[in-house]
Amino acid sequence: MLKISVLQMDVVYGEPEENRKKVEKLLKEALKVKVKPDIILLPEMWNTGYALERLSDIADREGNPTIDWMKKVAKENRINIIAGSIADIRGEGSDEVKRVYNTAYAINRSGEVVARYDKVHRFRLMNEEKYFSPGEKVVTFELDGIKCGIAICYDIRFPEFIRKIALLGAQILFVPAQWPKPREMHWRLLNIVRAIENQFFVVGANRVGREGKAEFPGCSIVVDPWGEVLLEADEREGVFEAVIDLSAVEQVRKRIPIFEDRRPDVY
Ligand SMILES: NC(=O)CCC(=O)C(=O)O
Repeated sequence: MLKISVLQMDVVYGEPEENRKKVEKLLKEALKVKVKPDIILLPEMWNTGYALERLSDIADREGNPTIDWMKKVAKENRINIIAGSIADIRGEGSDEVKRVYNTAYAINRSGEVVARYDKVHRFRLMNEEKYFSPGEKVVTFELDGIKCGIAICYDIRFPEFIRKIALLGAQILFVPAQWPKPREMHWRLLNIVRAIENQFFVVGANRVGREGKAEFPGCSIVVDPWGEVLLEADEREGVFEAVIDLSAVEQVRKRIPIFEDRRPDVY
């Protein structure tokens, strides 16, 4: 059994320090329980929001200061953390050699960074292609010996990308997101369908609140490999927990062996 806690939060636009305080509070809440979570997941761009024009001032650099802080929290509390995603600047010098990515980091219980995933599909409706460089790699990693994968928000719309993560052996897919309310139905269905078609767990963390005209519904979600929704959050800020039984992955794959029956030679 594995306990997963999703930190569903509002994001203060362009204020990393404020957002960090918010996460500190939510982490305290997530950790004060009798049975600590095994894995904590945060939403997409949780420390800056989409203050894209100010990223050169407020984004992290090579993951910091966020990642050093998260490493400390992970190690002190012996928990795994998928640190949502953050805007991450890499490289030195002029703008031509500097790159900004929308990046998710995974940190294990020993405080080691075990994965860095740069969002592959940039979402034009939120101007991501103007400000971010695209990631070029599918990333999987292990937490407590469990193979996991990450897709950031819009990435969940690309079944062939998610299938690749499944084919690399992932048993849990983590989806940090800033998914607006007008497409709430897509968010729910895509998380469920990706779980069913890949027969793995999907854990999605969405933000709440407003940014300009955009409204975010929360509705963070945990879906099992049969497509059952184990957790569906409402629109509140808070910690939402689910306990998952990983043996479900094998059970469902035995019951309907899609990975044996698929025909990549035809399609
Ligand atoms: N931040 C995002 O990638 C948003 C994706 C989204 O809203 C969608 O409909 O896709």
